[in-house]
Amino acid sequence: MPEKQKINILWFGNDLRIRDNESLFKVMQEDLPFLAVYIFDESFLSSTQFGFSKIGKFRAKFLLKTVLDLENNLKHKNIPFLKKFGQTQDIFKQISEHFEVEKIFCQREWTKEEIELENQIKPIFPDVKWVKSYSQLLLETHFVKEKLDKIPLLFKTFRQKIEKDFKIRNEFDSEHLVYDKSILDLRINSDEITLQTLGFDEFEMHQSTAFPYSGGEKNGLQRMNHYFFKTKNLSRYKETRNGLIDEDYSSKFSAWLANGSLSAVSIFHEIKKYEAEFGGNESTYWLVFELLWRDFFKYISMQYRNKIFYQNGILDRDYEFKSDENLVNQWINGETESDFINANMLEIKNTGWMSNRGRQNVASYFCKILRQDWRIGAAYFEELLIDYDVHSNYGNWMYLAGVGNDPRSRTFNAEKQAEQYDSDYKFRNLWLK
Ligand SMILES: Cc1cc2nc3c(=O)[nH]c(=O)nc-3n(C[C@H](O)[C@H](O)[C@H](O)COP(=O)(O)OP(=O)(O)OC[C@H]3O[C@@H](n4cnc5c(N)ncnc54)[C@H](O)[C@@H]3O)c2cc1C
Repeated sequence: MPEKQKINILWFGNDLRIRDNESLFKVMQEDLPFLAVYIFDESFLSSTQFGFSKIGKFRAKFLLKTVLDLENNLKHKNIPFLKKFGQTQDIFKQISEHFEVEKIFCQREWTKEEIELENQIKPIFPDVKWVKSYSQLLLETHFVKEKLDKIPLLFKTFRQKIEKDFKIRNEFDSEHLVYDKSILDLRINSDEITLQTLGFDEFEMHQSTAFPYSGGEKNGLQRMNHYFFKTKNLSRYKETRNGLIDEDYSSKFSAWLANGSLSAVSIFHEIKKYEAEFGGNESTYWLVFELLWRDFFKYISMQYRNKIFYQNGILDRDYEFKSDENLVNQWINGETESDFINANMLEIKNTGWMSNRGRQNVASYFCKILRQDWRIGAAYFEELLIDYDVHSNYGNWMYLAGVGNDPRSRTFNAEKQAEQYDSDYKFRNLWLK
């Protein structure tokens, strides 16, 4: 039997970019050639414990475009790329039949399903060295550990400690490295993957969506350039971020951040460039402040692990939740007693998008007024949101349910919120017509 070629693997997950990609940077430094792999795992098509899908059509479409863009970028660099649909362990088994794999480079994950997936692969490569990077974070873990023994319950404490001698790493220059190695005989073909493969029909985006974008690093970088340098909307961010209609009230970076086609570190450095050119103000600071919220929820889930999925949350707080299918369906279909809640729920149902103001209100209403199990609402968001991110979604839901990082457990008053943020009924008229 001919000897198998020795290679490394670059296993893409939620780090679907070539700019500031630590794993790509590191695998490029190796002597061995490498194979880049992305797998649409079949478990995508299964349901969560509350009967919702793990991924809905909006995020699926965004993800397909993202992977296509990555494929093009890798092609330009002559990096061999395998795009597959199936069970991750089967595909890795196939690779192991053809190659001797020395190292696997990937993003570090710490949530339940991602760890389970990794554990299925480990027996296939018992001798492989895993090289993992925390590339989803803005703050480096050693910097956070220096500042804090433990992640505090309150964001305010976290932020204040972090902001003293605030340091963010430089970007990894993965984008400009030249690749000059080759895989001799790949013998495994990529799959043609469409929305149908993932179980959905083709569809057009809703004309009133506030998020009319396609996936992919190129589009994410374009959006950043538009929001910062072309329109200077960044200088107005703090005043506009509670908006409900149209594209520019907030950055809309979340979907690219969630699947890693934009890096939080790159965004940070672009903000600094912008401030150097046009001056900083409360708004430019506030976008960094929001990126810190994102990191905060990631560090919270790192500390509390599976507790972020428990009904009593990280506070272990006993909470009486009901589970009434009719009430849940009324909430989903925009048929509650509040027109503001209904408009927001119709927005997400039709577009996969909802503003931060909307998300806070509908989640609070679900937990505190309808008194339903917050995990049902979180699972619905998991299916629908284009920008679903496990840490931000479960962190924010726990927060609003009163079992997470807001021990005061406040309730939003939807009527007052509607008066304040939609006094002219524009938003409600858009979705309730
Ligand atoms: C119930 C609920 C569920 C949510 N689920 C998600 C989710 O699955 N994925 C997700 O990315 N965000 C989630 N968020 C946070 C927030 O609503 C979105 O990040 C934000 O609306 C995205 O719009 P943007 O990119 O224009 O945000 P901007 O206002 O422009 O903020 C810039 C970035 O900061 C981060 N950010 C802002 N607010 C928050 C926040 N409250 N928590 C964590 N990060 C934040 C995001 O990465 C965002 O892209 C949720 C909020 C609530 C209340």
